[in-house]
Amino acid sequence: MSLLKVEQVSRRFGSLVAVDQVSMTVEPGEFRAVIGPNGAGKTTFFNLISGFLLPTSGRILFDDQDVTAVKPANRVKLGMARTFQVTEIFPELSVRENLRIPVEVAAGHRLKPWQSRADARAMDERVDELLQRSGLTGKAGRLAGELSHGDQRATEIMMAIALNPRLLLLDEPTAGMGDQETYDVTQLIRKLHREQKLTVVLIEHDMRVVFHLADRVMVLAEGQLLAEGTPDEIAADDAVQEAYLGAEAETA
Ligand SMILES: Nc1ncnc2c1ncn2[C@@H]1O[C@H](COP(=O)(O)OP(=O)(O)OP(=O)(O)O)[C@@H](O)[C@H]1O
Repeated sequence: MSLLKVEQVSRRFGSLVAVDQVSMTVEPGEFRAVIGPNGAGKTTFFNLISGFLLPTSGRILFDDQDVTAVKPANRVKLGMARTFQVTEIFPELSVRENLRIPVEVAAGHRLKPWQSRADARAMDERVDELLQRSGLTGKAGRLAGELSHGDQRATEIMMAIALNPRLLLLDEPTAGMGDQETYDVTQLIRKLHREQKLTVVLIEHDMRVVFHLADRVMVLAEGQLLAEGTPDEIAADDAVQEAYLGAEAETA
């Protein structure tokens, strides 16, 4: 059974159709990338999946349940977690404290006035495990706001992982990063996907990032589905090449 099914979804902003009758089916354990030139509708599509925007028409099914009108926080409870294009962490808290928040949420202990010692220890251990898996252990006590862009992104991704999602939605996780940071974040995402057979939908502008990670790639252009296939098929697709080169020529 598919984990995520997007059926003929559209979103208009006034007369502009930002997403135009797009469908997508994602299987459990799949790593799916959605790419497209600037303004193709990727972020809008992502916001429809995560519930930050309602579609003008169409349906979204998660685990066979219609979630089209379900609020973002409730989608998280159902097992969808997301990261944002601009990293959303608490800069004034340490990395450990940042991770502790979603760990408490996942354990149902957030905002409870009292935690047993055993509960507190179990949550500390979970934070330690997340730190270790992301290579952030040595930076656990540092303020998140003082970390490099790449480490902040790793922290944000691990905060999403702490919620035990079945679907991880990543919105341009390497945006604005240099080559080394892009590589590090890409490696972390690949590792998480492989270790726990996590289903991932990644929105990405940079085709190179996608080709190293994705099982299947979907290409949006001007709000419409332009192509779908394996990375190799997409790389060889003339219409995709044209959409990218055309868009680059326009912004050049
Ligand atoms: N809230 C909004 N109100 C009006 N128009 C919007 C809104 N959000 C997006 N758009 C328009 O919808 C189109 C698609 O935008 P979107 O941000 O989804 O594209 P994108 O592929 O994510 O682009 P980028 O790679 O530049 O982030 C654009 O023309 C954009 O100007």
